[in-house]
Amino acid sequence: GWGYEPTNGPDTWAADFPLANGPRQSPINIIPKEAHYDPSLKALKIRYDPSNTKGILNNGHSFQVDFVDDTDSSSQQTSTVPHPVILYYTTLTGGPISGVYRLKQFHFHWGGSDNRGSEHTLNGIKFPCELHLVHWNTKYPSFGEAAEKPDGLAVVGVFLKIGAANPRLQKVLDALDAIKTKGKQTTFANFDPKTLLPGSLDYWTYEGSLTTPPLLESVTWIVLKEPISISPAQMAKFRSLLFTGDGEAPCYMVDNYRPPQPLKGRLVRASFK
Ligand SMILES: NS(=O)(=O)c1cccc(NC(=O)NCCCCO)c1
Ligand SMILES: [Zn+2]
Repeated sequence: GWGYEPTNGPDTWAADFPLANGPRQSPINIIPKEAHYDPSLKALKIRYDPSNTKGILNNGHSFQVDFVDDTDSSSQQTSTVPHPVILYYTTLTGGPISGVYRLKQFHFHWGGSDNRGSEHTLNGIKFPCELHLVHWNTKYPSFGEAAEKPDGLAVVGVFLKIGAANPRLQKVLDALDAIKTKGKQTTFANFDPKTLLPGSLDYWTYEGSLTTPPLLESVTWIVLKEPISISPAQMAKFRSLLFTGDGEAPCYMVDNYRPPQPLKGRLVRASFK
């Protein structure tokens, strides 16, 4: 299957996923001076409370923290005791999107060393890591359906830069020991992903795609201008995960990022001057 090694990495994906050379691929290099300030862009409204974290999973490409995003009773009702399903979803509204988008999961992309790892770049600069908060448009019945629609998904991207240890990441980092290999998952409760966001919600936005196969062109990207911090020791923890499963020759989970793709005439708008 696809991955990030020389034999199955981003340069090989077009063979199985022809969208790889499509008109609205992600990530891109963001050149702030070439972005257009759009005063009609609204402020992002991110409402994560009380967050229904479901679990944390090593999916063999990254690790992701999953949220309850569906209403079907089987996933919420305990098998024996039915109870009223009162669910608050974690939602994204405002910004460049219309309607309500529901958080499904967040995950990261990172490098084997601090000079690379992010998917989006700023004036050609790579950050060591990038966080993606993945939301789907609730006008569609599910994430899978939404992922096939041009306005189906909205992903908030946050750059991470090397600095002081980020206490907000600690709970995520402490769970990584339990999901070292591909396919491992563990419970992860009551995590408010809003705590991972920087002080400013200023952003750039453009129409793009998933950055991994199937590379579907269904993402409104919202990339925050302000990075959050991560320390070298915390970065080392990310790099201790494995792409490989139990019993396979171990391969460290590093450099799980796709490089920037051609803009092909797209406009990048800024929510700030
Ligand atoms: N990296 S990203 O564009 O934010 C993104 C967001 C949501 C889904 C995906 N990619 C996928 O779900 N790919 C399907 C298989 C991935 C392994 O579980 C990528
Ligand atoms: Zn991603």
